[in-house]
Amino acid sequence: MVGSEQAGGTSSVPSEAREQHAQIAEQVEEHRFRYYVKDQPVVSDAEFDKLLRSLEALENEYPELRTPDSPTQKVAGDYETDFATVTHRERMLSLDNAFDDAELAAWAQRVANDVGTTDYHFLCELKVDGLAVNLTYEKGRLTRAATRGNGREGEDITPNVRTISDIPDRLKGDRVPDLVEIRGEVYFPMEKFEELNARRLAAGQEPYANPRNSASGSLRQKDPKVTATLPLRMVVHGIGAREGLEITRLSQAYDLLKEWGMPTAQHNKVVEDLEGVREFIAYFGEHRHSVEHEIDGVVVKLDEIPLQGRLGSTARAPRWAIAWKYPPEEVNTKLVDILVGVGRTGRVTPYAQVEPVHVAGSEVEFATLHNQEVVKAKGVLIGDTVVLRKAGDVIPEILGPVVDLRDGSEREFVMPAECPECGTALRPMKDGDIDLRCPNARTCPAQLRERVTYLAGRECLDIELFGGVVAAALTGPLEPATPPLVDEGDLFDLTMEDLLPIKAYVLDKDSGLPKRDPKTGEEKIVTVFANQKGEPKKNAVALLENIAKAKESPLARIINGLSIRHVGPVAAQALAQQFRSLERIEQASEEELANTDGVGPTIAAALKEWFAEDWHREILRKWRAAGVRMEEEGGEDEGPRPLEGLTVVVTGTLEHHTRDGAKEALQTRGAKVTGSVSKKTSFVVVGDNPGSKYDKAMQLKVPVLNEEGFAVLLEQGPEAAQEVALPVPE
Ligand SMILES: NC(=O)c1ccc[n+]([C@@H]2O[C@H](COP(=O)([O-])OP(=O)(O)OC[C@H]3O[C@@H](n4cnc5c(N)ncnc54)[C@H](O)[C@@H]3O)[C@@H](O)[C@H]2O)c1
Ligand SMILES: [Zn+2]
Repeated sequence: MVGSEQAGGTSSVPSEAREQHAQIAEQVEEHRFRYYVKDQPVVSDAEFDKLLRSLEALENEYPELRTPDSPTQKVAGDYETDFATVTHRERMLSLDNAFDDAELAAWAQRVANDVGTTDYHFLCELKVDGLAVNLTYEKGRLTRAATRGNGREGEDITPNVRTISDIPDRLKGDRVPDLVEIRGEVYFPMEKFEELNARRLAAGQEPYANPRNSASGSLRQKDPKVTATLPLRMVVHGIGAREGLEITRLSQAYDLLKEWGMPTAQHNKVVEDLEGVREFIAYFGEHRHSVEHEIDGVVVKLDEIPLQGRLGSTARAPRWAIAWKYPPEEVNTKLVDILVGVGRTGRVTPYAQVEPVHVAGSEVEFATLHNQEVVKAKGVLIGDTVVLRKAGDVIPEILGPVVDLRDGSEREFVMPAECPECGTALRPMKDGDIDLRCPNARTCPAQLRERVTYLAGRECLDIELFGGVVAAALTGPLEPATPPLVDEGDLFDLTMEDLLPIKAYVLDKDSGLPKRDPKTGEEKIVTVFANQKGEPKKNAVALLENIAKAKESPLARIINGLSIRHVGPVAAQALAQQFRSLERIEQASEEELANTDGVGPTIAAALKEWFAEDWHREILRKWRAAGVRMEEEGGEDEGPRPLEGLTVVVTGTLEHHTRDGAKEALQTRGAKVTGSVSKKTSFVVVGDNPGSKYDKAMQLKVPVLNEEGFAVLLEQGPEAAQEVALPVPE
């Protein structure tokens, strides 16, 4: 043993472990300071949690390191700030975390062991991602508001809290106690976040990295007048010291608080057992984004207040509660570059290339930035560390920069003046448009490639094997010099002779960028449709067959595939239904078009403009010559429309139909398909995981059809479908 490091000299902790512990503890403290006081953390919550966990792991191995002043043993927030210090009447604690089911079950087991009865309930709450406040009401009046601080003492933010409209100055009703501390979370609404950063930048202030930091920063303003201008909200999640108030269940306390006018949570649920807790966790794991505020987990509490007392608390957290953490949706990464892409209608959009990171179940390398104004509003610079968010199925986005990590090498993004693919000068379509466009619709390689990809895609001709990579090979190959497709016109005239000589870069499916040989760094090139002997690959043969099949596509899909501005699947369907042939659409007057249900003047003008271009009409001429059916079956006289006059909503996942397929089946039979349920809705068709539209239908007593009922509607009509509608619960 080397010397005596501690009184007694019996320390069994190796000095490396001791050093490591000290080092991590210091880092944790530093991060906490940045997070709680400066509102400018430099690492993501997940990274921070990992660091704290590694400290805990060390302490598990060497319990001697777990001294009372270790960061694992304290409520974080013991810092001097500009605010006066106030003492909470009852301590405000942190929460222990469960990151997996085993940890949750272990907690439930400890509760079962220690609570001394089998008669108890779990109260499940959402874990709001904001900052904790303690509100003291005396004789029903708000007398003090404070941050959590170190749990015993917090910052006095009374004037700031008074500006939050969710928080009443006076409790309503005549049953208010002499004294009560009400705890809750103040948060900043995600949808207002970008606006806030834009405002701060305009005022020469630094942008916030994410809404959580902006909630804390907004509330802890030295000047409460500033706080008053910010859209802060609050949700109640606890109760502290009280006088003249007898309560036995926390859930009942919330009911009282609600009566008094406090903003209580809308999604709390009392459950019987751990199974119920698991269901709650699973449900909100799925519906995380249908909640009014950001959540980062679920807090499970023992509902019986006397039993909470029996279990007690550690210095840091109550034993009667646990926080389940969902996988993080925010990570920090480096903004490598901001590139611009050109869409099928020529719209030029900047997007972010970031250092690849794993978030919400996938690897992310690109994030949308919408337009140059958005880049400015977010305040991000190329080279910044940024907070990247991927929420559910939504495309990843960049929230904001981590300003404290800047080293001066970052540079501002400049929107290019010319199209990155064809060099044409970019301009707005009309005065006042934010979006810039490449006006070279016909020969801009990007626009052609994107149009062809869309035309072949799922919503249009649905040509199997024909994706972005094939579209790129056909419109912009390395060889031959003249591509087989100079516009969409020759699509149906493609032959194997056209395909065989095509050489192209191997493109990455996700990024669309050429793949490189890992050794030489050179871009990989392939003969796309021919094998080594120069014979057609199997896929090439199939591709031509699939293209031929697409000549029979329904008219609406063909119209949609023309990439006419403002004409999407819905307008295309309306046009097909009304005019039943492309020729008649071309011949229709602008007025006739504008008067068509679901079309209107903007689309009518766009149609006229489109048909005025020679090369557009040439596309149609070539397609007609190639035998593409550009009429609806039945010609002049409309086919049978048994569902005429019905309005139908489709929601959830159907087994035998895609969402578009179901829509199409309804529309070709004359039904109108809409997105929201109202009293005028005739039927709501529900698949798996239907969500709120189903609830709405039940509420309004609109007949609901499952997939079998849907088949009945299509085959036998509305009366038969009424018979098989799902029962409405009373
Ligand atoms: N990125 C960083 O540098 C950094 C630094 C420090 C802390 N953090 C993050 O802060 C969090 C840790 O902070 P913590 O100690 O406040 O603990 P915590 O957030 O894990 O849990 C305690 C807090 O949860 C809040 N809460 C939200 N909903 C609640 C509900 N329904 N019931 C009860 N409480 C509810 C309360 O404010 C309470 O104080 C972690 O998410 C951590 O990653 C990040
Ligand atoms: Zn261009």
